[in-house]
Amino acid sequence: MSTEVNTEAQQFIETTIKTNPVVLFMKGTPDAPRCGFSSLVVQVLDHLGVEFAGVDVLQDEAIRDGIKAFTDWPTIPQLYVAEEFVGGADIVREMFQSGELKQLMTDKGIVAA
Ligand SMILES: N[C@@H](CCC(=O)N[C@@H](CS)C(=O)NCC(=O)O)C(=O)O
Repeated sequence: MSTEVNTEAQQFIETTIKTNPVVLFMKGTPDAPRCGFSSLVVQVLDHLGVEFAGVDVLQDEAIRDGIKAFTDWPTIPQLYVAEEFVGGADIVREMFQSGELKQLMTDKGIVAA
């Protein structure tokens, strides 16, 4: 795995996060996740009625490595809300169970209260 920063990938990541209120960097697509962790986050977002952009890191190694470097987080999935990193599957599950994720989505105006 290269540790070099791929500028094109970094720019794609930054633009995607800036132009979409909710972004999930995941394995597979929202309709066909290819990892249980990614699938869990998709299910949570769908359950909350959150529209989101899914980025399939399996389509591009530079984005797969790039998002880990960008966030300084070692794994996929990675959820961004309003340009801020929220967490991976474990954090999303915990925040969903506590109600914190729904609160975040309503605070940011992404879903109605
Ligand atoms: N505990 C992690 C689980 C995610 C995880 O372990 N992801 C692995 C397998 S999908 C991963 O991204 N490995 C590095 C890679 O595949 O590039 C979470 O909360 O999201």
